[in-house]
Amino acid sequence: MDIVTAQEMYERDQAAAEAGLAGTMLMENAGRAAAYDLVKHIQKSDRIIVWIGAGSNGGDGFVIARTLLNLGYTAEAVQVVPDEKIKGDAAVHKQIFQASGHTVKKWTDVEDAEGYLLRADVSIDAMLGIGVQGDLREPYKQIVQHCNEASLLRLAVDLPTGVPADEGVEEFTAYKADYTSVIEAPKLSAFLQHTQPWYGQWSVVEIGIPSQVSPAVRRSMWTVEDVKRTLPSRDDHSHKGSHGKGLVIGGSLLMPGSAAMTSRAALRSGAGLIAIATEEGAVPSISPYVQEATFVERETMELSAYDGVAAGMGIGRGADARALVHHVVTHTKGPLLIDADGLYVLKDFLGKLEKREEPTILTPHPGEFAHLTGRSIKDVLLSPFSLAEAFARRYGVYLVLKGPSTIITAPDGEQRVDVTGNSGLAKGGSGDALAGILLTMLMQSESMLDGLSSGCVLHGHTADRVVQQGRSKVDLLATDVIEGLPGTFRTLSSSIT
Ligand SMILES: NC(=O)C1=CN([C@@H]2O[C@H](COP(=O)(O)OP(=O)(O)OC[C@H]3O[C@@H](n4cnc5c(N)ncnc54)[C@H](O)[C@@H]3O)[C@@H](O)[C@H]2O)[C@H](O)CC1
Ligand SMILES: [K+]
Repeated sequence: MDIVTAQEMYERDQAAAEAGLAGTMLMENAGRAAAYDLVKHIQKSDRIIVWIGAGSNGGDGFVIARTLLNLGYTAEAVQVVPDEKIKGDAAVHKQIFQASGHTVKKWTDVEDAEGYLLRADVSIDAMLGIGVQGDLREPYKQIVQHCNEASLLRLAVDLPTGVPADEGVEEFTAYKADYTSVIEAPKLSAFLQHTQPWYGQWSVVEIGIPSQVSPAVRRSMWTVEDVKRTLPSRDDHSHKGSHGKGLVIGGSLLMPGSAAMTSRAALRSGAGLIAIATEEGAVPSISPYVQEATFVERETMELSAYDGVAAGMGIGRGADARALVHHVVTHTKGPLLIDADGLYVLKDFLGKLEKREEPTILTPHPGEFAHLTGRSIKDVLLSPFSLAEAFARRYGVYLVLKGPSTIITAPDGEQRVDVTGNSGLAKGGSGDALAGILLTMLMQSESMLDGLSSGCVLHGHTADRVVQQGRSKVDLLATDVIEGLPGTFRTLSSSIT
């Protein structure tokens, strides 16, 4: 499913119009689809207010109110702006609403706003959508405040009023939705840390724009269904060499667990062979946890003898670590993933990445990405899509920017978003497990972007499954996720079991 900016959504609208789907038709489709989606949250006995703003979001509101009344719900349409502001397609649907025998109520006629809201059970926000610019003006601001304070169910259409569609906007006042029915495609703000909570739960309603006419968007969600569709199958005649021979360069005397978890996660994800290059003193701690792995010495390791290399977890941030990562970056011929401490020391010679011919994969969390880019974490969280794209293009790398919505970016700027996983993953060790899964995926997948996206979903989906099956978000450990992988593979495809 595509993820769009406001501009891309308008272009899609325009393309539909050129194909003959007039704006009023799209509005009818949007309003009806949203109404049928929203009623899943509404009881027949509920008293509903539909708030209607000046633009096309308000136009959707007239269709929603008419549909709800047709279905026998008790709904009032409250227009929050003067009549002359209702124009174009929205005016057509206001006309149809009135011609259907319904009355449009005006916010200016509402006396005792608090008492009015107290008598309602459900509020449907069709005030503003992707057209919002800057902070809310009146009367939107006071209506939003009243609604946010009232104890009613807050539903929204497309976006909660006031939430910007795009990234980069820090300050705004917005309607705090419990649930949002998103029109046609999710907007960037549905995935950002500072805007996503305003949506509440959300899902997307399809409004009839033919995909053939939609301008291509190089940004989409990657889900369990996509993993099922693309996961490499395991050939009955395969041998250990067929599934990838990987090298994990990580761990140290004080941080042996990182390399252990990366290696075990790689093997649990189906890697054929895993070798570990670690500090000699760490071997006795690592080997009991991952008996299938072999060990090689860092001084003599053959960097080009592997189908994939993952480096950086638990190596520390000192001069030795820096020299190690420099050596790895300049001598590894095949695909190379760098994580954790490796990213920290990489900062000094980022330019070397441009010279690599085989894929480089960096897997930072926002703090590590801020360090790599010299930006603040706040900037990264405000504009992760554009910063990730610019970085991936500049250094020619695949970037896996981790978070509640993980953004995977290819060197050509194409992006995927994985929303699986839960707060139980916000713990030491999660990144190590993910790096191991990704190491296997990058060795086995025909498309690097598909493989990395699937690796992220495998990790998050497994955490979700494990939490559903008895662990809680409080006690979930990275090792639980690694041991949950077999269950995930079992449920994904009969050809895998
Ligand atoms: N395919 C589609 O995209 C469809 C979308 N639909 C719905 O239409 C809206 C987008 O409509 P648009 O008229 O462009 O924008 P809005 O309704 O969000 O609002 C424009 C309106 O708001 C005023 N305004 C802007 N900023 C502010 C502010 N800070 N304070 C107060 N007022 C503000 C501006 O002056 C305009 O008057 C989309 O979200 C969908 O819900 C179609 O119905 C179906 C097809
Ligand atoms: K809205």
